[in-house]
Amino acid sequence: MTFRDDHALAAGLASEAGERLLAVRAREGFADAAALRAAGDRESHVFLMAALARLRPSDRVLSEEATREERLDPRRLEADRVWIIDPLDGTREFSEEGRSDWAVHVALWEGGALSAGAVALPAQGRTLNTAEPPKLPAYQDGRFRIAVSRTRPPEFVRNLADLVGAELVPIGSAGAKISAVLTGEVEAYVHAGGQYEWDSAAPVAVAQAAGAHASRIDGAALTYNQADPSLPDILVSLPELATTLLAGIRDLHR
Ligand SMILES: Nc1ncnc2c1ncn2[C@@H]1O[C@H](COP(=O)(O)O)[C@@H](OP(=O)(O)O)[C@H]1O
Ligand SMILES: [Mg+2]
Repeated sequence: MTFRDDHALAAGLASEAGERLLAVRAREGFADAAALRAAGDRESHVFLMAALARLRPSDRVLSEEATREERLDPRRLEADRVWIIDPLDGTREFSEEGRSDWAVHVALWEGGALSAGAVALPAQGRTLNTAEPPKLPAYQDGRFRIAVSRTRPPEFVRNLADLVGAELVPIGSAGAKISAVLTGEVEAYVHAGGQYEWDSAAPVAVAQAAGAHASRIDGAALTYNQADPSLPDILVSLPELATTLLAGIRDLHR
């Protein structure tokens, strides 16, 4: 693979890692979920690190699957270009037979902002990316679904749904949930209580390129390539719903 364009590179790498993850699933089977999760994390991480080292040797990489020392390496804080990757987001769902809500995240952070990204959804047969951002669905009055974590939904989200008249849709993987906003399966994604830069960087790059709203739940900007990669809460929605959701969240936290 040779890619001069960062958008195409992100899409190509996420898709290729996704193909490899489908092969890992086929090879390992689902009997030992922990072994399948470990094999998936490792294979995708090793592939992406080797590809980025070969194709973008001057760039830094922040990966969920790197060692703690690698993640804390201060050289990325002085770098102009940092790839922020989650080799397998929705690891739990990856190890459950029949589920397609897991993803590969590849994002590029450049000089203070996300500049390119791709989210592969291998079991859905698609890769959303900034090379050709998805066309946001038109907002239809009265249709309001909020995607939440299957296993760790924020405490306030039930009350938020009641307040704004929305239905909750549990989906695994931050990438799969943000993709669901961009493809019209839900209208918003709300999370709080813990998450890291790699969980949201790539899907947020695509969401921003598509014109969706993406922020912290208090409306502040999402910032990446920070010394501490914790980024514990996020709101992504169709732009028409952002004001309502931010006001609702504010009211519930008063
Ligand atoms: N409270 C929390 N603390 C830390 N990470 C969290 C979290 N809630 C969700 N995440 C991470 O966000 C991703 C999406 O989670 P969920 O499917 O529950 O919405 C998962 O990434 P990984 O699968 O890469 O570990 C998960 O680990
Ligand atoms: Mg993740």
